[in-house]
Amino acid sequence: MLAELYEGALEDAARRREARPTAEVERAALDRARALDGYAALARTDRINVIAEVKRASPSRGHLADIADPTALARTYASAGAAAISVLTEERRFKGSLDDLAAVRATVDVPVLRKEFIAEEYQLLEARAAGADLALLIVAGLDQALLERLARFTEQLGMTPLVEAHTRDELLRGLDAGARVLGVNARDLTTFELRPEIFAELAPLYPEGVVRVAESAVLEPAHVRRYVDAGADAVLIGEALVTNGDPATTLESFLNA
Ligand SMILES: O=P(O)(O)OC[C@@H](O)[C@@H](O)c1c[nH]c2ccccc12
Repeated sequence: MLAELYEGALEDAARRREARPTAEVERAALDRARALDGYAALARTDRINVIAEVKRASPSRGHLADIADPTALARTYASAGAAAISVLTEERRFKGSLDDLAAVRATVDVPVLRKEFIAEEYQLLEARAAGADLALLIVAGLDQALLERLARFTEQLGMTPLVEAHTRDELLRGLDAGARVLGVNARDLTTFELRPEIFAELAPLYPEGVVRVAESAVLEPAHVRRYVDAGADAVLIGEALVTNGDPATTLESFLNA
């Protein structure tokens, strides 16, 4: 499944590149105001740093929410106290878009993450051109040389890579690639299985100074508490925020966990 997601994302990127060649996107990326500091936002120790996600659907859960106006949702997240906002831009299975990201960026003043299956520089240029401050790099989808190259390029563009691991080996590879913000995703993207305990298992491997992000599997405040007690600096939450009726109330309950 992961390979299929990357293939689709790269096909879609190739299609966009036909319309908007690399040089043009690069110019747009360099013309952007400097990216916001995603590391600083997620390293804060005076609160629970929630990365709130704009998520319409997923391959494992199917349709989640319509979200006609991602900017309204993003504004709600930001005013409820989200540290950052994640925007799915994958079109096929997650029903997102780069337009969603650009619109969110224009609406809020917290850092914005491009949530995508990124495997080439063009996608990072697009991310910055749309205003992303952080970009997701999934260790399981990239060989080490490519992971390192993309992490470096992300930083060169002024963005912060959020490097995602599912296993001990992947976490160590992420650290080797120089990740300063490193996530452990409780959902294994190859099997879609949820393993909420994996963050606590891997948290002791983080060196000082690397931001610990716990991703997925938060359905109630107790799950946020469990991640924070296990050492999470930040928690990435999608489904629960878009399916529980009022996102502001739900997010506030997580921030007060
Ligand atoms: O909806 P959840 O279980 O709260 O999960 C959010 C986020 O962690 C999840 O969307 C995610 C984490 N890593 C990913 C990589 C690609 C797509 C999606 C993801």
